[in-house]
Amino acid sequence: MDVLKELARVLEERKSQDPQKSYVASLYAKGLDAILKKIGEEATETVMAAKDGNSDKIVYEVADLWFHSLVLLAHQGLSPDQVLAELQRRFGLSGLEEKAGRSERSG
Ligand SMILES: N=c1c2ncn([C@@H]3O[C@H](COP(=O)(O)OP(=O)(O)OP(=O)(O)O)[C@@H](O)[C@H]3O)c2ncn1[C@@H]1O[C@H](COP(=O)(O)O)[C@@H](O)[C@H]1O
Repeated sequence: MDVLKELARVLEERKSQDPQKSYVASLYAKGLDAILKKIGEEATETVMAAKDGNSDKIVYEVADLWFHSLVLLAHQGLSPDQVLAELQRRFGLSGLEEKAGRSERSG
């Protein structure tokens, strides 16, 4: 998806930015533990939003969670394309299983 690619490009650029001027650069400067702490917080906030049944808040918190996960990927030298490829691979596999199930049932 284009927004993931664009965001990944910006996150890469922020590696050479002043931490005083960029939230992402400030997270990189604080290091891995700070990024992981944000992911933990956003995951907890997502759970709370879902338990409250608040749809708008769920979307908002999942966006925060995805965003901080993208920061983690960039920090680790990984790209969202690699995650999308993994999901695609699983989708392909489950597609094959579904097809196999269908042909067994019809055969
Ligand atoms: N998508 C986001 C984005 N989503 C969430 N956030 C920040 O993530 C933080 C979320 O943390 P919390 O909800 O805990 O809020 P908080 O209490 O203010 O955060 P803390 O002070 O506790 O860290 C907030 O500071 C938000 O501003 C984001 N910051 C940046 N982006 C994107 O990243 C790009 C680069 O950002 P900069 O590095 O700031 O230029 C931007 O152009 C945006 O597209």
